[in-house]
This record gives sequence, C-alpha cells and structure tokens, in this order.
Amino acid sequence: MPAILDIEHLTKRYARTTAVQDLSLSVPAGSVFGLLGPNGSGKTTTLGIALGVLHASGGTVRWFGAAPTAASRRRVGSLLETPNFFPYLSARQNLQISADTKRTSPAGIARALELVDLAGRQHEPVRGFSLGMKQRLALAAALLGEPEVLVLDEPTNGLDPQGIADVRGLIQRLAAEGRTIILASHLLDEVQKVCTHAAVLHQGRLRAAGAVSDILAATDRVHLRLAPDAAPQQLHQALLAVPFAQSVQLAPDGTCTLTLAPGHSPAELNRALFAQGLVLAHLSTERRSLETQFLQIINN
Ligand SMILES: Nc1ncnc2c1ncn2[C@@H]1O[C@H](COP(=O)(O)OP(=O)(O)OP(=O)(O)O)[C@@H](O)[C@H]1O
Repeated sequence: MPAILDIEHLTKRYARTTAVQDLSLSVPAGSVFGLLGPNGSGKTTTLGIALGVLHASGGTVRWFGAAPTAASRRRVGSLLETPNFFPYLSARQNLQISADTKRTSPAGIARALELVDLAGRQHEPVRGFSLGMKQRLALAAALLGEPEVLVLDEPTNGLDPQGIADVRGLIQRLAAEGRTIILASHLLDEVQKVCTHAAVLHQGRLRAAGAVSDILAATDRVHLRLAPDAAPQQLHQALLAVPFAQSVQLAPDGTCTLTLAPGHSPAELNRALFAQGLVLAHLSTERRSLETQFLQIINN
C-alpha cells in the first residue's frame, strides 16, 4: 500500500519542552491509523504539524508522496477540537456556515448529514444536541469537500458510552468507504478496536509502530517446568534453541517463562521439547492484558 502521510525525523521544541523528538512514521493508504500515547506524549503536536497549523523545529512532512500544498491540504479533512457551533442555528445552517468558511460547495451538506446519521435532526437547533451529536456534526463539517483523509484528535473524548459507540461506528463506516483515517487517542482499547495500524508515542518519541494485530496482539505468557528430579538448566537451554520461543527466562524455582512468536501454540512448543527428549511436568499459559503490553512498550 502506498503511504498517504510520511513523517520523517520530526522534532518540535517549545521553550522548555521537546514535544516531539526525531519522529518518523508512515500512514498506509486505506488504514485507520492510531497515534496512541499518554497525555503529553506529543500526539496533538504531531497532528498540528502534519496539518500545517504548527511549525516543526525540524524534519519533514509529505502528504500523498509530496511536500504539502494548498491542493493536497484540501484532500485532508480534520477535527482537532470540537468547533463552537451556533447554538440557536440548526445543524444544517451550521454546516452551511462551515461550507462557506471552507469555501467548499454546499452540495455535500446533505451527504455529510446522512453519513453522520443526523439527516433526521438537521433542522433542529444545535442547542438541543447531546455532546455525541455535536461531535458527529463536527465530523460532518470535517467531511465537507469529500476529503480522502480524515485527521481526528481524540474523537471520543468526553462522550458517554453511547456517544463513543456512535463515533467509533461512524469512523469504521467512513473507513469502509475507502478513506484513510488518522486518529490520536490515549485510549488503548479504542485504538485496538478501531485502528488497523498504530504508532505508540511516549515523551515525544516513537516506541512502536505497525499493524495493530502485531504491536497490540494479546500474546500469552507460557510457564513450563520439568519434573523435580530433572535439571532446569536443560529446559532453559532447550527453549533457547526453539526459534518461536521468545523472551525465555528461568526462575529460581526452575520454572521457565516465555512468550510465543505469533502463530505458534503451546502444543507446538510441547512437541518441540518432547522431540528433544524433555517431558514437561507443568505447562500453563497466562493471558497478559493489553495494558501490561502497552506499559511494556512505553517503558522499553
Ligand atoms: N504551546 C505549547 N507551549 C509549550 N509546551 C507545549 C505547547 N503545546 C504542547 N506543549 C507540550 O508539549 C508536550 C506534548 O503535548 P501534546 O499536546 O502534543 O501531547 P498529547 O499527546 O496530544 O497530549 P494530550 O492527550 O494531553 O493532548 C507536552 O509536554 C505539552 O505540555
């Protein structure tokens, strides 16, 4: 897949803070790309620079394979913070104003309202809208001009569970229509549920990047022990020679702990050890939470 956005060696310094440091990442076309990181990790700064509303201290941003231009920016819709709609005007009238401000044709208003599921409420004043409806209206505003790419900063922040589900469902529908979506989030489960790809930021630095199924896969830890009369070192040595056994550790009580490379099962591991003449007295697996893995990524 070609890249929609390429960021290379991006750095942003404020007076005392380095918000982003030597960040390089690539957003594949058609992906839902999550920029995941705790508060203050540099997500908003990165998006602001990519969108041209902030200046970088160093590094480059390329959209659609080239330096950004006014024309390429029109292909990117964004929602960095929920706009202040006019409360006494209807949803439709507010979108009319957004279309005028963006100098896009008002012809897309009806379609945008359909997409965000507000067509039935379009003539109601926005003051009666829930936060979730206002966020969907903000997404409709970002969709004016039919952008190929949507950039969203914490799109579900402050919403109740129904509002969160609505916005996530909407993001998935928009992606299914072929748009590339880049979203910043501090919510691990959001990125895992909604995104196909992700980059993990911590203190302005990239800690991991790739397909969500690779970097945030729910990997299990496997614990193994031989019979009490066997030498635990033997098991440890044998495991080091198994190509799909990773992070092998030997505990003082003789238990070996490891993770399996993707696509490999504990049964396969048992067979590999048996083939080496080792009979296990104990084999158990322990599911590691996503939170544990996330903390491991940002602490590494
Ligand atoms: N205008 C500014 N002046 C000085 N420091 C800033 C400014 N904007 C951001 N920062 C600092 O840069 C760092 C990264 O901030 P940024 O808002 O990009 O992070 P974030 O990951 O989006 O966090 P959050 O989820 O809290 O918005 C933080 O330490 C923040 O305090």
